[in-house]
Amino acid sequence: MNTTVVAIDGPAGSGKSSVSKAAAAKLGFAYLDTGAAYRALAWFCLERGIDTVGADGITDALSEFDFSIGTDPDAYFVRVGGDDVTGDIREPRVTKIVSSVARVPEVRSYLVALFRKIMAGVPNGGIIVEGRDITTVVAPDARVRILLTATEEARMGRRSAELTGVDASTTARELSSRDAQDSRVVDFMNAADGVTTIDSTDLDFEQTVQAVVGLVHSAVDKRGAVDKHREADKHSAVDKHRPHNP
Ligand SMILES: Nc1ncnc2c1ncn2[C@@H]1O[C@H](COP(=O)(O)OP(=O)(O)O)[C@@H](O)[C@H]1O
Ligand SMILES: Nc1ccn([C@@H]2O[C@H](COP(=O)(O)OP(=O)(O)O)[C@@H](O)[C@H]2O)c(=O)n1
Repeated sequence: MNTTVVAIDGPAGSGKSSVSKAAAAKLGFAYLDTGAAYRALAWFCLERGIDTVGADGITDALSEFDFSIGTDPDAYFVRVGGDDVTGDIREPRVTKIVSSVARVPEVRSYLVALFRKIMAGVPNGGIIVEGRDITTVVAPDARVRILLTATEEARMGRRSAELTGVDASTTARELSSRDAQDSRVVDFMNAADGVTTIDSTDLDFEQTVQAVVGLVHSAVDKRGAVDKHREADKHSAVDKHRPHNP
C-alpha cells in the first residue's frame, strides 16, 4: 500500500505535537514526533555528563544512543535504552540544551536517516511527521506539507499555560531564544514552495486539528480521482490496442 505522508513544521508552541497527534488519531495514521528524538539525545548527553558546547562528545554519543519511539498516537512513548523518558525529555534542563545538540550536522544526518527508516516501516496507511525540517529535508515529497504557525504572543501564552510553576516571562524569553537558535539551522518560519500555511492564532485546538484533517482528506480525494482517471485511461488504451475480433 502507498503510505500517505503528512509533513508538518513550525516554531515552538505552534501546536505541532498536540495537533499532529490528534489529527493522526482521527485519520487512523501513525504519528512521528521528531523533536522527541533531539530531546532524547539531549537527555542522554545530560545523563552521561557529555559536554554539549562542543560537537565531538555529542557525535560520539550517537553510537550508544539506543532510542525508540511509539508511533501509535494513542500509545505514545519515548525510550532510551531501558529508560522511559517520555516525561523527562520535556524538563527545562533538556529544553535549555536541545538546540545545541540539534545544530550538529552529524546528529541531523543520523536522525534524518532514522526518521526515514521509521516512516518506511509504518503499518498504517499514513503517517504524520512533525518537526522543523520535515517539509524541506526529511520528507520534501510528502503528499501533504504544512507550516503550522501562530503569533509569538499566542505561542508563548500556550506554552506558559502548560508549564505550571515557571514564570511566564522566563518561558517567553526561553522560547524566543530557542526559536532564534533553531532558525539558524533550518527555516521553519516561512513556508517553502508548495507548503500550505495554517495560522492557528485565531483557531481553537479542535479547529486546528480539523484544518489539518481537511487538507489531508482533500489531498487524498484528489489523488484518488487522479488514480481513477489514470486507471480509466489505461483501460481505454488497452481497448484501443486490443485486436478486433468480430
Ligand atoms: N489552536 C490552538 N488553540 C489553543 N491551544 C492550542 C492550539 N494548538 C495547540 N494548543 C496548545 O498549545 C500547547 C503547545 O502545543 P504543542 O503541541 O506542544 O506545540 P509544539 O509541538 O509546536 O511546540 C499545548 O498545550 C496545546 O494543547
Ligand atoms: N525536525 C526537528 C525537530 C526538532 N528539532 C530540535 O528539537 C528541539 C525540540 O523540538 P520540539 O518539537 O520538541 O520542541 P517544541 O516545539 O515542542 O518545544 C527544537 O528546539 C529543535 O532544536 C530539530 O532541530 N528538528
